[in-house]
Amino acid sequence: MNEQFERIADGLAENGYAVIDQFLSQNEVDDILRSESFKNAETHFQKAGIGKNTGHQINEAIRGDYIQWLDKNSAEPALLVYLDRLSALVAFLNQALYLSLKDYEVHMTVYPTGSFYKRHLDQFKRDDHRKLSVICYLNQSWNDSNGGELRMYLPNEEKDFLPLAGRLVCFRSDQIEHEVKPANRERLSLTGWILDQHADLRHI
Ligand SMILES: O=C(O)CCC(=O)C(=O)O
Ligand SMILES: [Fe+2]
Repeated sequence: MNEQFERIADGLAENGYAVIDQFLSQNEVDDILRSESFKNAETHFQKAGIGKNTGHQINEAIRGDYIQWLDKNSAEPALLVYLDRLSALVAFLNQALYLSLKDYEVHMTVYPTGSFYKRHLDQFKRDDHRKLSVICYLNQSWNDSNGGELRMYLPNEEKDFLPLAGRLVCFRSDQIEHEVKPANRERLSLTGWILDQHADLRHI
């Protein structure tokens, strides 16, 4: 585990991003997919919006995903496994990179077939507390022909990553523009941000 955390810290320090396979094991992904929380995701999750608070709006032309925020106090065990690992990652990054990250927020995400999220930056203009974006994918037997890549716009190149089960992508929320390409099947993930403030202060 520590070796994965080290690779994340190194990637962030050197390139502003890191991609780690098997951050969640096959069994851990299976347990999450079987959880009550993920049942009927497409019908139970809410349409995701863009912007924050009063600037919040729904815009199909920009993003087409459905989300449900996770609450650490009531999350099912399968999801707590992931949240606890993120807590350990936060502690590790603070030590390794001398950061003062405080907390994280995570939502479960489903992109229905054909939906996408156009090129954007995750940090809000009026709220710069999102420091690192962390996404873990939950899609078994995904291959090139399914599409749904995360495309990162790096200074000198563009890089595409498939949303493979167990893969974690972590990048600087203030620097790396990215987009989600449409897929020909439903695309599931856990999408989160590591914050420099406590998550429970964010909506008051
Ligand atoms: O699912 C992904 O690959 C990226 C999602 C994303 O960019 C976001 O929710 O802000
Ligand atoms: Fe994003």
